[in-house]
Amino acid sequence: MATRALVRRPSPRLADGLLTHLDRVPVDVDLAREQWAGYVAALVGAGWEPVEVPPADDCPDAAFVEDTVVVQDDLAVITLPGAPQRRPETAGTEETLAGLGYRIAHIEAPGTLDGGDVLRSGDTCWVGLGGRTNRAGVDQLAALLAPAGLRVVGVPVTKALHLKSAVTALPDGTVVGHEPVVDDPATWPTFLGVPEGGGAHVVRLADDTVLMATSAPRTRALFEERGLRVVAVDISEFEKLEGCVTCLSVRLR
Ligand SMILES: NC(=O)NCCC[C@H](N)C(=O)O
Repeated sequence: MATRALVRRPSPRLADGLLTHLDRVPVDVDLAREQWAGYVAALVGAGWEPVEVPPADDCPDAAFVEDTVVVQDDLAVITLPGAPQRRPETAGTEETLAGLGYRIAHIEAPGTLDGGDVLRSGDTCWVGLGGRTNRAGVDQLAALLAPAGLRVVGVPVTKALHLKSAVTALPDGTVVGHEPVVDDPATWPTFLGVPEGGGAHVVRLADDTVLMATSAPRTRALFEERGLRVVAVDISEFEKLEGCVTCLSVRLR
């Protein structure tokens, strides 16, 4: 079976999305729709099968579907997003994954957690402790993922929205990040600094292939020098809302 991934089309209210570190600038929703279609096409081009979560047009940040769930094998941990305004987004994700036969668990108050704070590589799951995810949320996730043999480690995130706004992992496990927004690069056994903020986010399409944004050409060259094939997509309208390539999809089995 092809690799499946959850995606969710952008709300017409995308321009009203939450902002923490960026100033609000005009967003072209029509361009955002085209860019989202290009992103989905890149997943399809890699042999992935997109699974659309029903749109939530009244939720400005609905396209950032990664934040609503953490999927591990046949378990879907529905999150309790740290921003109350985003909590209505999780219902559609839960409905979709329950319909696909996933076991459903929930992060529950007082725990909060955004999927964008969860970085897995090997048997370790690093979870950002910052504006959206708290210690109770990390502890609940640790208990839920322990049966899968995953070690969950909380790491402070003070300079970026989510842990995966600051760092993600290459297929070989190397953690990449733009050091000005990484709290402690020594957290990871192998860390590679990249020259652009947009270069810190990769979606692993295959063992030798990553998807990244066109906003980080120098980082793309760095990855290609390391022997990686790079598929680059323009997600400028989503970057204006502090989004990145990892938050627009959730990889399933
Ligand atoms: N996983 C992610 O990086 N999600 C991006 C969420 C951006 C959205 N405007 C928010 O602030 O929640």
